[in-house]
Amino acid sequence: MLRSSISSNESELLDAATPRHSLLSGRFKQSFAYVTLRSRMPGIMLQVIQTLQSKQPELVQEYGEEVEKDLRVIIESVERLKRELSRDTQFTLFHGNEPDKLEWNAFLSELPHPKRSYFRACWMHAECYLYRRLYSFFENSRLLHNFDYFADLKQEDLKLSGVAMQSLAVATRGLGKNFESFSKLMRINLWSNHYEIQLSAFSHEKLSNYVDIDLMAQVAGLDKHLLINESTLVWNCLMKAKGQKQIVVEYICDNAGFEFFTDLLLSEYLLEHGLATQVRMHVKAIPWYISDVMERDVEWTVSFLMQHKQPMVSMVGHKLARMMAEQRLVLAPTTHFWTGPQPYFVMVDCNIELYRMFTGSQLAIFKGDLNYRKLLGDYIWDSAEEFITCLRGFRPCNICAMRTVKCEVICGLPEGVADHLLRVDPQWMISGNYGVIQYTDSLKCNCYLSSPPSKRNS
Ligand SMILES: O=P(O)(O)OC[C@H]1O[C@](O)(CO)[C@@H](O)[C@@H]1O
Repeated sequence: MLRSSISSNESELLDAATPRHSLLSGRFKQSFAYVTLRSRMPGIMLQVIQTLQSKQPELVQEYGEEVEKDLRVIIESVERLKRELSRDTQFTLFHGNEPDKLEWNAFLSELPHPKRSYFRACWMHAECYLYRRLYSFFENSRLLHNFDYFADLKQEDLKLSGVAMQSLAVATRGLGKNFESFSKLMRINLWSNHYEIQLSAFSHEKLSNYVDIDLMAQVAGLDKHLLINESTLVWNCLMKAKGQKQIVVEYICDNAGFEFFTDLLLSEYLLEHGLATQVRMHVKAIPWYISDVMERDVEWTVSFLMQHKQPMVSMVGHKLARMMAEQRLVLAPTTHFWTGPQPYFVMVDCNIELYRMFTGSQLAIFKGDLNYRKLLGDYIWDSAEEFITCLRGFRPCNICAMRTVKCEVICGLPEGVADHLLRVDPQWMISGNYGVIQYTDSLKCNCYLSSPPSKRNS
């Protein structure tokens, strides 16, 4: 079905890898974007349908039989969306109760016509649009407008990570305020982005013997695959703020589950050692890319940790809850900016409040591959291009990006490294086996923030 429907347009897709200096797109049939749109996304939609079917009895119990009608309509809508994707139809506008529909519709309407369908659009636009459409079916239902169809997967990931959490909880107690400990924690945190949900291939048995952070960092085995490690610059940036009354770190989260646990440990470390006076976590407003953290996942995680049978894990949970009660670890106000289709360099124009919030902070840590794609605009830069250039002016504060490499977007590598990797490990850009920790200083001057937009463009 998919084959024949795509093949009607197939002649317009190119049997090529994504060329340099272009946006990622399903148009390039040898790209990971194509594979994702052709088979991974339909698989995810099928998984949503199966989740709904298997949860039906539970939902009927909770909402009564009326929910069956919602379920029928939603399942039909997901199936329709799947067909639209396979036929590479044009994106349609949002017409329901979506709180961000104006922004989305403005964005969609401004897309050039040839770039307004799934396989022709920039991959980031098409993928974000699919996740956004999925949730709109629930938002517009009668009873399921708050339903998170990915919640079980996220919770399962944490439940399965008991041994790793226990080891990490022990290994991170009593860490000193020094670069070595900070850097190890950063690397463990980066590694957790590799082993997110569905990639949890790492061996818990191995970890169970290691309650020492040095060994854990080695188990992570990332060092040999850490292509760029600018954690010294991140450390220096935090050191520079020493003595300031307020040191805010913005933490733009990625996945829930075990990855989020390591985010919390890093936040705890920053707060405990006065490297930050406040860590502000930015989470997603709607179910996103399967495993992304939402506000309710934060609440669920902290309470899960508190009730954990391993005393050390439970102690960490209580400590985090205290930090939250003291407003040292806080959630940023919900915004749909993170679940929009836009690259981050447009933040100053589309969400000035958020941009202003960042300008008052010492550091923003962007976690994960999708955040990286949005920082770089889902664009194939020269692999040796400087990080600062690729941000295209998005420097409201000092910025750190930490991700394992899961798509063809990268920058800041020494000349020749990307070519070498391609020769020795052709899958290196999508395997998640390689990682980067990159950093750049903020723009020194934010004076243009106070001038009207027309002046900014002139
Ligand atoms: O959770 P992360 O690290 O943002 O990864 C999500 C990424 O993974 C992918 O599914 C590619 O594997 C992309 O869609 C996206 O960039």
